[in-house]
Amino acid sequence: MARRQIPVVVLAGFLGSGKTTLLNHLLSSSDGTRVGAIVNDFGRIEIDAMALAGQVDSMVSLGNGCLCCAVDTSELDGFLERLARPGAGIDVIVIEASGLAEPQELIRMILASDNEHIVYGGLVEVVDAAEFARTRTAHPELDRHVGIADLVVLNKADRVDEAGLRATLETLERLAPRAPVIPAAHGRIDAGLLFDERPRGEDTEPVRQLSFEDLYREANRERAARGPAGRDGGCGDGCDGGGHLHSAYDSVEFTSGTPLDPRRLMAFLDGRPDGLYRIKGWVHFGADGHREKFTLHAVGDFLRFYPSPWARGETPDTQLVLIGAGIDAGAVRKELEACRETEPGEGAADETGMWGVLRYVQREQPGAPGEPGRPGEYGEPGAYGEQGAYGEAGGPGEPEDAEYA
Ligand SMILES: Nc1nc2c(ncn2[C@@H]2O[C@H](COP(=O)(O)OP(=O)(O)OP(=O)(O)O)[C@@H](O)[C@H]2O)c(=O)[nH]1
Repeated sequence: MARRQIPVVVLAGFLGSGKTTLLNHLLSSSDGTRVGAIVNDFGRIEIDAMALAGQVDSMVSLGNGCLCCAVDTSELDGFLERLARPGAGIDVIVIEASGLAEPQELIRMILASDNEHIVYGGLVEVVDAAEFARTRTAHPELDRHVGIADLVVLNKADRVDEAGLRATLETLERLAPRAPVIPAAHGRIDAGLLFDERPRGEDTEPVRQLSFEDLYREANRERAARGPAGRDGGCGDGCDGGGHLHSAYDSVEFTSGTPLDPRRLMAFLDGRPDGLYRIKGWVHFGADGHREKFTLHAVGDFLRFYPSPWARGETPDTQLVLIGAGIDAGAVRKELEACRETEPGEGAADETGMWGVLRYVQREQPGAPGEPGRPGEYGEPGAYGEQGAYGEAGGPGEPEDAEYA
């Protein structure tokens, strides 16, 4: 009997929209389905891959740069081959694209694969309900990404009011008239939407899958629209990423074995430049009583620390990836270097320095490994201590309704 082909689902969405959170939720709620993941981190430090480690049945990680610009597609082919080999027993492969990838290029690469054990399984586009209007203005190409999706997840529904949610929902339905648009919080969608039957809209028309012809026509249309002076964003033939989202972005990686001074780090975070849209990784503070691993996420104005114990054998350190447009990478790195404790035990002597950090602490990171999914809930999860959320980060400056530990 012929072997069933393994669907390869592309999980895309702008920086910080919640792709890893959604993937983690799927992994913890897809009983019995064996998921293979290909994770494409933008920075050299593979934060996403580490966030998924231990959850997934099989994972390969493609760090440092967008997969969509791989000139040599054989690397992806090699990974697909590995995950799709009969012995691996994988039912579905999910490629988590970097937050700056061109999903269309990834789809093209999957369709071009001559691996007979796999089949393109559709594009899931994750949209950040709180940031979409702003990012769409800065990056109109996001409309096109939504337009080619088979399923749109309107994530972070808990971060906007009902009217805001409805307005974004209507925009997305207009941009993707034939794809279901599902509001969600913390990526909690039904795994069956991706892994089993394909989702269908109100009508009986099957969900559209892009064919090679569609992609070819679309690429030609875009090329024509750009005109002779426009840069060709197509990949695979010596592409330099021109015209792609990520061509406008820089990433900075920062690691430190020396603990960071909480006051200096908060001064940096509170004053972070507007273009610095995404920060992820973890921080080691030397302050007494706060020596845990502080996982850090910033997405636009949003800022959170999620403390957890260091894993057995893990050496406490700081590893951060910072991604932004129009940022001075050298200056950002210098500012971070200045956040290192200069004297041993400095933080321990001044525990009050942690107060600034604690304003942004949330005890549990929903969707993180070990955190069970709770489908259908939009509410803000339990926060630091007993008292609910520690205030939404209002970006640089003081967060609204800040509370102190
Ligand atoms: N309030 C809220 N926060 C969310 C939700 N989904 C994700 N987050 C938080 O948003 C931040 C970014 O989530 P990730 O899942 O890492 O986003 P991502 O798309 O994988 O990020 P990149 O890979 O950098 O593009 C984390 O702090 C998440 O905990 C949600 O629905 N509501």
